[in-house]
Amino acid sequence: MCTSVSFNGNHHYFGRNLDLDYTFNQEVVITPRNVVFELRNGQTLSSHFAMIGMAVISDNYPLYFDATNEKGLSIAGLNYPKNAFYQPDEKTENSIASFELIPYVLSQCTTIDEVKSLLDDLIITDVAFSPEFPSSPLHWIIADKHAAITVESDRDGLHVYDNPVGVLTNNPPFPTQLFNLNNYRHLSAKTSANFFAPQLDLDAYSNGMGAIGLPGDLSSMSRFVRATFTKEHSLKFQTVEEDINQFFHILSSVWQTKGLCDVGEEHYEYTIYSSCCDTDTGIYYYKTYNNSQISAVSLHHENLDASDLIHYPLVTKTSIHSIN
Ligand SMILES: C[C@H](CCC(=O)NCCS(=O)(=O)O)[C@H]1CC[C@H]2[C@@H]3[C@H](O)C[C@@H]4C[C@H](O)CC[C@]4(C)[C@H]3C[C@H](O)[C@]12C
Repeated sequence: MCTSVSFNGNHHYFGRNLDLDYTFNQEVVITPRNVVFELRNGQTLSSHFAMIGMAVISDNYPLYFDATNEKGLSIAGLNYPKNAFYQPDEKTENSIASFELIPYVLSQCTTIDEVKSLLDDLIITDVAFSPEFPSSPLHWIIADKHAAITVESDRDGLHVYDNPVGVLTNNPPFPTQLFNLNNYRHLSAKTSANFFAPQLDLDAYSNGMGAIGLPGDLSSMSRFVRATFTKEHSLKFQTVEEDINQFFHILSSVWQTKGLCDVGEEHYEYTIYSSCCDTDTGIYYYKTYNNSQISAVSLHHENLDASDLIHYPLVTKTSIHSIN
């Protein structure tokens, strides 16, 4: 399971929880402008926008999980099993492999409107990156500071949906996730009056009773509701530091603790990392399961005209600030 969020505060922030029962050798990877992307359709992207995000590097290629470009556009791939359907390889100008979508979009677009035009007649193919990395069933959230969209490649073709909540989890398809929010329209951050039976003396015995019924489980539909509710009620703050902290709190509302999601054979899905990219500054913040301290890598501290990938292994060791 995974959850991704786009959030506006003093700046715009984009990030995700990566929830899985195993981990890749992912790192924070910066792709400078002159790293050449040889697309599987034969096209070459040689001079493009720089990007930063979480990726596995294989054969000198950044297989991004989520990333943001120097223009503040962001994208994350989330699991979409049994529904993602990619077309067979066509090698036409408008076809790209699923693993290419993130660099393809971020290398050339600055806004959601530009992304929509780029995706207009796009075909996503099931071409594998390599035998080690076959194509995986994903859907994507793409966001700038003004809007977000969800991109789903289903059996009946490519769908680009406006995403008014700026949240994405996993199955079912996005329109159903959005529709399901109707079932929770009565939830509130305030404790409501007694509409149940005003003639009965029903006591508001606790704060927080307005959100009774907010689903607390880890299923993707429940996480979608919980992350959206949390984001929608989130306060705005004075400083960027407070925003970043708040962003991680939003993600922690759907955080997965080891042991709670048994996927069989003594494997447990858990939140491997949470990220928050400040898309205004290009600083990628993250926490890992064992290290709750926020680490940061800055896009603009690097030579963005370089032609080689820059990568920083994750800081995963628990860090404790001892006081005495
Ligand atoms: C599995 C990851 C998503 C986590 C998630 O959504 N889990 C939910 C599980 S469930 O629905 O609730 O069952 C996704 C996110 C990004 C994916 C990776 C990126 O797309 C980059 C490459 C792409 C290659 O085609 C496959 C390997 C890969 C390295 C992908 C492996 C895997 O599919 C990742 C890591």
